Amino acid sequence: MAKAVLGIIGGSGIYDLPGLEAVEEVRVASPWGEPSDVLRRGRLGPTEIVFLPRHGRGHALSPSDINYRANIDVLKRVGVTDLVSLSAVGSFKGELSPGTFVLADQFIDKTYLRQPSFFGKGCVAHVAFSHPVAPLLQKRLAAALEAEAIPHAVGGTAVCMEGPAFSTLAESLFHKAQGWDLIGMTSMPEAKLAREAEIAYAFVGMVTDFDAWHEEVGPVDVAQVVHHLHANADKGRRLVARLARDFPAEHEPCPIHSDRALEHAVITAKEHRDPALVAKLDAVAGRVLAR
Ligand SMILES: CSC[C@H]1O[C@H](OP(=O)(O)O)[C@H](O)[C@@H]1O
Ligand SMILES: Nc1ncnc2[nH]cnc12
Repeated sequence: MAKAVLGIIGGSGIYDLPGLEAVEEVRVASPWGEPSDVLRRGRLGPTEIVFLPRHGRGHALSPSDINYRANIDVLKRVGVTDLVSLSAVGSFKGELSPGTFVLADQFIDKTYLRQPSFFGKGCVAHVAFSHPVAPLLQKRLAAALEAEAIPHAVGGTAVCMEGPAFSTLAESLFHKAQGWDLIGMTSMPEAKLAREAEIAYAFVGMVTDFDAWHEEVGPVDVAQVVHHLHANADKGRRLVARLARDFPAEHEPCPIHSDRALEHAVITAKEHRDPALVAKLDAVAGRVLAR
């Protein structure tokens, strides 16, 4: 049984985790390039935590500039087994108002400027992704939100746009009409890469605005988003502290096998694999490529 290591990716407004004990900064090299920042490794209560600010401290990286592959690769290298993505999102539902935390578990990927996979020419793999979120991790997050009395909803669909500009009114009305719940700019390909790296993943959408569709509120503007980002950040940190307090010491096997996603996924015959790509995949896929 693997020791549980809880990874936290902080989004807009969450660039550190105050309260992290015995913190060390770990600079991990990745064959996939530069991650967003150094990792901050420490403990919250009994649980080992690794924190990474997605946009870097000081928020220097736009959603399209983030090296998602390097981020997931370094988290894998330091042993992260379970990963929580904290993300500022817009809402398409009146009842999911700013301040609400939504544990979205389905995604629509509308990004087009990002590398969506660790795999490719010389080592092809297709992981199952019908259920992107690890149910046990989501359940623990729901319990922590409940315990902290943070307004929340469990389940939902988040569309990930390329950005960085927010949506037009027509796009916003279209997304709302689809019945989707949230919009952000970073869940993809982060969630896909976590699955390829066999890391159990869950998503916390922290609502900052009603995007552009709301007739009374009017279109999203950055001042509104930043105001709610600050209000949400403290709740996000409380959520993580509570999750960590009750987290198991050993990684709980994922009932949908997200932590074994590569078991049957690599399709390229051994003799046709590109040794250079296989070498880059040492952390992400070493478990199955070494066979
Ligand atoms: C500052 S609003 C737009 C920005 O915020 C979200 O970032 P993150 O998901 O990292 O919290 C959104 O995806 C955009 O990147
Ligand atoms: N309305 C919105 N659209 C895309 N990303 C967001 N992040 C926060 N609010 C957003």
